[in-house]
Amino acid sequence: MSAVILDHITKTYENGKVTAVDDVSLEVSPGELFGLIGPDGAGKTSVFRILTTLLLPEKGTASVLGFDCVKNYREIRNRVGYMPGRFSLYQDLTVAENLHFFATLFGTTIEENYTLIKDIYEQIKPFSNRRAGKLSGGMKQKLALCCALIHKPEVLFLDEPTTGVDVVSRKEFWAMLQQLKQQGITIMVSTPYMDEAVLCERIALIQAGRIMSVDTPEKIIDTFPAQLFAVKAADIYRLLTDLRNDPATESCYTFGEYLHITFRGHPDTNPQQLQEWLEQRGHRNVAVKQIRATIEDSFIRLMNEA
Ligand SMILES: Nc1ncnc2c1ncn2[C@@H]1O[C@H](COP(=O)(O)OP(=O)(O)OP(=O)(O)O)[C@@H](O)[C@H]1O
Repeated sequence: MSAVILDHITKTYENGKVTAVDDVSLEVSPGELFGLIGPDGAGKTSVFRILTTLLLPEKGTASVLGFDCVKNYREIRNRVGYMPGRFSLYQDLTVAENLHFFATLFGTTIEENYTLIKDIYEQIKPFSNRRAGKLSGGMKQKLALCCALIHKPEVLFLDEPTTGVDVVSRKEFWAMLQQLKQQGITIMVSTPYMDEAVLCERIALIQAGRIMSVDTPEKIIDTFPAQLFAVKAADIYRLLTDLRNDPATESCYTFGEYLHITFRGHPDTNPQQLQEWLEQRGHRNVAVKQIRATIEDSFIRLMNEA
């Protein structure tokens, strides 16, 4: 049995004017680390709120651990942990008080489930008397994770847990998720950061409420159907304009200091040819390399196709 099932779920706001989730179906296996990857406004929070029984869908059905998200909401609430995207802690309570509060809410104690949060909590324990509102972003995130885990949930929903957190804390956070996975907890996590997608076992790419692809990150990258080149030159803006205006160009977008480009109907373009062609057009300091697509390239391609 799948741990999480979304079956043709649709959710709209403002009397149907805004479609936040559009006929979404997917399943998450028990013990899986599953990522919902998409930009702001893609519908990630709405999906999480439906699964955590805080929002009713208009169409479709959803279940967690076999319990229906509408009819069996009580069973679900006791069995899942939810870390919402926005700050979920009580700012005026200390670290220890927040944790104690969430434990009490679920009729448990910190001591009872301490082994589960120990590795994470030890990192913030020196600040246990500090008010949550005075913690750094990374520390708030660790405390929020402890609070979401204190009742030993079987499924953990983490909505953009690393948004606004520094790079080091983001890395540490993903290491913590891998450890929690080892303990058998099913984890569904959302993120707008494409580089985090590869840290999940499977991902769903979501845009404008629609799922564009569900698979392992590797398989999604492997299905990128075209040769992809990274190109740069002294005048990157002119390079972008020239390439976008060329009828042979299928797609061209900036990617760090490079442009990523694919061509129509040129299955065997080689980097040398491309470099010469650009130099003939007056570009200087041209560098061209053929590259393997990233999840971000796959996302952009699927989005353009949609
Ligand atoms: N209460 C609401 N009323 C009206 N529109 C809403 C409401 N909540 C969300 N939306 C809209 O629904 C769409 C999906 O929002 P949602 O918050 O689910 O996406 P998200 O991927 O989590 O993005 P974000 O990270 O920005 O929250 C967006 O267009 C958003 O503006």
